[in-house]
Amino acid sequence: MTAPLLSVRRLAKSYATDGVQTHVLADIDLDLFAGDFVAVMGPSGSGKSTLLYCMSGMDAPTSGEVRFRNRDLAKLPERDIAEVRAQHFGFVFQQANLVSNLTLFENIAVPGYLKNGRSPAQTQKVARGLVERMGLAADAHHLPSQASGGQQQRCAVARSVVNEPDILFADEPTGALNRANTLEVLDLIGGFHAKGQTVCMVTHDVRCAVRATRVLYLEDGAIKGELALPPWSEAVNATGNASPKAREAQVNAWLSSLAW
Ligand SMILES: Nc1ncnc2c1ncn2[C@@H]1O[C@H](COP(=O)(O)OP(=O)(O)OP(=O)(O)O)[C@@H](O)[C@H]1O
Repeated sequence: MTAPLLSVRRLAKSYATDGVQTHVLADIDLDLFAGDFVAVMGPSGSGKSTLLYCMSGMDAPTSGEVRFRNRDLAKLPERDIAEVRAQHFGFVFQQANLVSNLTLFENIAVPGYLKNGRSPAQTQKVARGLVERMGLAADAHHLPSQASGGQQQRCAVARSVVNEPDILFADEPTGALNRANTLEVLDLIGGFHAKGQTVCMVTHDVRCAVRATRVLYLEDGAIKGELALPPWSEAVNATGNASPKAREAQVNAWLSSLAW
């Protein structure tokens, strides 16, 4: 059997605020395999973002293991975790958080210079390719303040993959976008997945979750269910009842069965 890219075992996370202990995640077991597109759903406050942050080494679990390529992130010194994040993980958040005094092109290219084993010229080539793919070619010389919200988020998606990460972590990547921009960003992330990118995305939106191949339902800090879906491309191309609408209905029915 194929080894997981990332594996979570007995993960727990709690916070102490004003002397009060809040248990956010308890006893989470999860394997992420190369090529997976995992959507994490669940009510507000159920611990979705906390799980994503612990899985991606942005936050440390209180107990348990997060193994990336069989290295326990919790046991690595911060310098090595930073290296794993920079070389192997990509991140997209609800807000684009672009560097305001860099152009869109520079926002994409600059983090790319950190990639090991790649020359600046190669990085610029990758960044130019992403600019084209994101539909940003005409605006790549603009500052973020001169770009629309949708353009900024497409730039953030490009930045997240400039280092060709093993795993793309996305926390509500379309949460601040209108419908048209949401679909564009989903198509871009879905396009990367179709080419083999592993994705782990937190979302409230069923339109986003239907792009995944695995939908997890988190409640009160525990995984309450998982729905497996065939790749999105099959749902789009197939005739009969495997249409995107049918898929949304399937995910909605599954969520209803879990009292969503
Ligand atoms: N740094 C922190 N200190 C204290 N409590 C925290 C911290 N971060 C998160 N929490 C608490 O952990 C719980 C889960 O938060 P989290 O953001 O993971 O939930 P979520 O499912 O992503 O919620 P939402 O859908 O609203 O974004 C919440 O009760 C939150 O208040």
